[in-house]
Amino acid sequence: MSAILCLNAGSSSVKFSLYRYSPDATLLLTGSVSGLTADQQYLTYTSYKSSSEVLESIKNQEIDCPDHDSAFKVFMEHLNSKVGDKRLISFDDIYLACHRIVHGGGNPRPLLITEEVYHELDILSDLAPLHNQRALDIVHSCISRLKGTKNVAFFDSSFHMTIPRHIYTYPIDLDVQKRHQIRKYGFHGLSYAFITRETADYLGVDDGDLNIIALHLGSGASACAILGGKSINTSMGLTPLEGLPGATRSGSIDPSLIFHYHSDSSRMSTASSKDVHLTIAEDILNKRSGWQSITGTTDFGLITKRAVEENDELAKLAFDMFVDRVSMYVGQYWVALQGKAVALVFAGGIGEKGKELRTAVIDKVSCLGFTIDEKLNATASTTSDVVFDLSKKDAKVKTLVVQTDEQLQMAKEVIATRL
Ligand SMILES: Nc1ncnc2c1ncn2[C@@H]1O[C@H](COP(=O)(O)OP(=O)(O)O)[C@@H](O)[C@H]1O
Ligand SMILES: CC(=O)OP(=O)(O)O
Ligand SMILES: [Mg+2]
Repeated sequence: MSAILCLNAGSSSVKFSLYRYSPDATLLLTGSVSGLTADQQYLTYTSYKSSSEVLESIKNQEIDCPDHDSAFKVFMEHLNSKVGDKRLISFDDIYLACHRIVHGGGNPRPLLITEEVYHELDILSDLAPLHNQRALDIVHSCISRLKGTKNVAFFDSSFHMTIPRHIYTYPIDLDVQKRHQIRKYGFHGLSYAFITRETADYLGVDDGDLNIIALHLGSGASACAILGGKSINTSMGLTPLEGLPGATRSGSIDPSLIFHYHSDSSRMSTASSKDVHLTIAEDILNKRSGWQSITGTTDFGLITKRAVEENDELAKLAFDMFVDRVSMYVGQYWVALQGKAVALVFAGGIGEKGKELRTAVIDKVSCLGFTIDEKLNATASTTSDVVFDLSKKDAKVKTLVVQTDEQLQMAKEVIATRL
């Protein structure tokens, strides 16, 4: 058997899926270690005997896992363990390991990871301080543990290479931008590529005819305007810090705010290592801000519960701030798409599970014609449908939830391009 291993190092989780190298990318195993920015981590894991028969399943088992590379090692132990008298797969069967690398610079396509490519991506780690280095640690572990496996980097930034120049250019000195390759890159691109194809399939249109506003809302959150199946604007920028707030990220703020935060904000941070060079300012804005800095927790599910059920003042503040920033992008992208969007898509951990958040956002943007059927909204978080329609019957534009899958997107790209 030949298999494809897909690894996705998010800011708060590592997700892994293993597929048979077959035209339909049959799923053999999928799982995640979540809560990597919280006190407690959880392992979820399902392996399959066939497409309808589960071999082994674990849901939200409490584990101690200090970092992303350890999460990968937990996964490797499971892969190597016997289920009954049968080992699921031999390591030699893994032909390709696909890695979601958040910042790929201007690369429009996946790259085979050679020593030179590894070095190039390592240099970009400064521009995605919660992601690139952690993903590269996993690449390193794959290289040393899976000797015969080729490693391929898939970039979150690639999907946004279609953004026009006047949008990706910042209003600062052009020479400086050129010299340091400063521009809006944008991220969550594997997710937006998946959302585009699944939404087009669901609506029965070609990808090239699809105009939507997509929201990927997780520990890192972003919005994207998709015109004719291509990204024309997105809220993240040079780094994943710009745009919406996240679990520990501030999102867009007045840039001069940081000079008023600490007098030593421009000094190197204690979190700096030989691999990632962070100033105190970057450390504050990437790791000590976001909804955690308002509420004390990175768990948006818990914030929602406290805000809605307990009327907790700070939880309500964080919830309302997020709703405000998200709806602001929906309005901006509605204009960017000249009112031609046919759907608003919610995806990512919060987009898929946060029914209260969806209700609050739709309430704010209902003037654009978006609607929500509360009965459907309540079931959307539990359905296994990849695309789920929440809109009211007579709605002119749709409100959809898409269970996004960055690992499956990589596997499908491998099979489509015969990598
Ligand atoms: N029921 C829920 N309601 C709202 N948010 C939730 C719910 N369950 C999980 N979440 C949030 O989803 C986020 C994780 O999203 P995910 O996209 O998986 O993360 P990552 O950015 O690591 O890829 C966390 O902030 C988590 O609290
Ligand atoms: C780009 C980004 O923020 O990714 P994630 O949401 O997985 O942390
Ligand atoms: Mg993610």
